[in-house]
Amino acid sequence: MLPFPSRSLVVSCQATASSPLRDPDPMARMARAAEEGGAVAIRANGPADVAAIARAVAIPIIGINKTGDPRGVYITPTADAAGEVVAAGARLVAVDGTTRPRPDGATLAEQIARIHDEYGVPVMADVDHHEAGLAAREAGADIVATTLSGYTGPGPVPEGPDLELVASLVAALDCPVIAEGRYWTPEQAREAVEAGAYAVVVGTAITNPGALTGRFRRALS
Ligand SMILES: CC(=O)N[C@H](C=O)[C@@H](O)[C@H](O)[C@H](O)COP(=O)(O)O
Repeated sequence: MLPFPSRSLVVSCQATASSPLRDPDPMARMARAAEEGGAVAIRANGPADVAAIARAVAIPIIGINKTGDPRGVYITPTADAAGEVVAAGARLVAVDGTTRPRPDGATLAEQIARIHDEYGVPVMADVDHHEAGLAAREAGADIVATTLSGYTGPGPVPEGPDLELVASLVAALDCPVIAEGRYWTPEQAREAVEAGAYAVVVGTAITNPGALTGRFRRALS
């Protein structure tokens, strides 16, 4: 059902508003480099980046559309936001799959149903907890991803990935589980597929040279 094989790598090509790489062309070049390196799909944010990347690569794009307040539901918070990235060339859409209230008052099930009916693409639910993963699947998600683990609580964001959440979702769900969030090393990515993840999405560790530079700098101070 997914347009890429299991045990494979998806590369997230995103840049924040303040990044020198914040432009569709650098993101498209990143995506081409990732494709050359063997990525099976690209995760990308916003219609402009998705359109540029779709022109640059042959592999499918998981589109997201970050809108609104990053402290709340902001990864593709509405069906309309999903439609914009599908129109730009995304073959799948990832949406916030947490149980937090959505900005337009829709339920996750309503959002997913509209995406299926109106745009005809599979939906990946980015969740933060085990229960949210179960609820997202119940709500119709085709894929569940661990993307938001560590980002919705009051505490600091952990350093490493949430492999326990990968394993618990794999054990409980009848759909592909994608590991995403703070995968820094190939070993961690392999652990995720060994825990049953269908694929691993890596962003910062491959496509964010500013963050990588900071990591090395901090290690030296
Ligand atoms: C929490 C949130 O907003 N995550 C975003 C989701 O698209 C991106 O900022 C991440 O870079 C992406 O999930 C990949 O993760 P990492 O960059 O850790 O490999």
